[in-house]
Amino acid sequence: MSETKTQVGIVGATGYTGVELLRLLAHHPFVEVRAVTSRQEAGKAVADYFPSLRGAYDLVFQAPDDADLSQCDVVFFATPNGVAMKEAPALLAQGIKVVDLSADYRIQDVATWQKYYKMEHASTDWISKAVYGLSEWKRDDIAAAQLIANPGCYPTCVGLPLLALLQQNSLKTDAAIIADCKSGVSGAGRKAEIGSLFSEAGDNFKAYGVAGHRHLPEIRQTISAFAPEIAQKFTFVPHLTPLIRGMHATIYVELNEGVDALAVFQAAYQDSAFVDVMPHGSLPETRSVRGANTCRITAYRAPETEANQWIILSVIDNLVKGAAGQAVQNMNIMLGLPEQTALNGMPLLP
Ligand SMILES: NC(=O)C1=CN([C@@H]2O[C@H](COP(=O)(O)OP(=O)(O)OC[C@H]3O[C@@H](n4cnc5c(N)ncnc54)[C@H](OP(=O)(O)O)[C@@H]3O)[C@@H](O)[C@H]2O)C=CC1
Ligand SMILES: CC(=O)N[C@@H](CCC(=O)OP(=O)(O)O)C(=O)O
Repeated sequence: MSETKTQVGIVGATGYTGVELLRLLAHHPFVEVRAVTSRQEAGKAVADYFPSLRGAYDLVFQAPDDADLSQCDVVFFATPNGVAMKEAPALLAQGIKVVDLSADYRIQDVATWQKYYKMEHASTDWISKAVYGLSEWKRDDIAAAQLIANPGCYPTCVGLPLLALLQQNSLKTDAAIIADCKSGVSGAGRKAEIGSLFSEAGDNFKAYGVAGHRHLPEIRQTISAFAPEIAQKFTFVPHLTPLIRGMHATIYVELNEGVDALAVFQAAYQDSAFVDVMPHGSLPETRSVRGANTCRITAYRAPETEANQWIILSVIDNLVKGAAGQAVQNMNIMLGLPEQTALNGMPLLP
């Protein structure tokens, strides 16, 4: 074991975002994964459990209480909501940096969090210290943070284009903002659930969370940071598609007179390696980002409308830019490393 490398732990390493962290970190030149937890697979070798990682790791899953997390410099929580809020504070008290992929520290208003997550928050004092890690918009805060609240997948896919428009005051304040979003089934995690069965989710398409998805207050909070008066104008409907990975957002907005959404995106993201603004007439596809830490966006002026209405298209891989990739990007920024370290893998086609 090299002492010069940053020592990393992953709590919940058998889940979809956990194994994605392992895949991405396998070739990280400045990081060594030292501890991986699973309650159900404790004692099993990573390489036996995930043959895709054979040759990359000589590690065994441990029960969270037995794992060497105190010896780590950075710990990722790739666990269901409600775990990090109980387990992270002890690590934070030891000075360890934490990147939480769950929603435990994303919402600043505790009452709103408790309403949407239907549980009592166990470490409210850490909420205000957490930095919401939409990487492209918080680089300085992330660099100085000890605790990162890694954004949800829909809030990343929708937030990246919207924030560019918000920063430029481009959105009309009296118009609705509507995000029509689709996710692959891996967004629901690896736990056994009837809705995720092949014969339920395959060859099927449906909306869900229409009455109020957990990501609604998260996206509204992002909007509020720039324009509280229009946060309540935002609504979104997620849909489940028979994809494994991938997320697509179609966002309908009305912009102030004369604003060109594509020009705003190009200016906002010209120096961001992971946001690709595609030229006019392009159609971002989920498979063009599969396995990559990239968000591809473009915009169309809505045809034959009088007002300055625009249709924005945004795609990510929910497990990469929507979760583990952005988490590694945030870790790189926290550690003062080049943001792209270990994240330059190309998308998988077909
Ligand atoms: N899937 C996605 O696309 C995205 C997921 N997220 C968020 O990331 C987090 C992880 O998601 P995902 O990987 O999909 O989830 P999974 O259900 O696939 O994996 C959860 C992991 O956590 C472990 N775990 C479960 N309960 C506990 C517990 N009480 N204490 C310690 N470990 C536990 C599980 O292993 P074991 O039970 O063996 O301990 C497993 O390794 C979630 O909060 C999710 O909302 C965020 C963005 C996108
Ligand atoms: C397809 C699917 O079920 N997707 C998940 C999104 C997962 C996620 O990012 O949720 P957290 O905010 O809890 O981390 C969902 O809609 O609940």
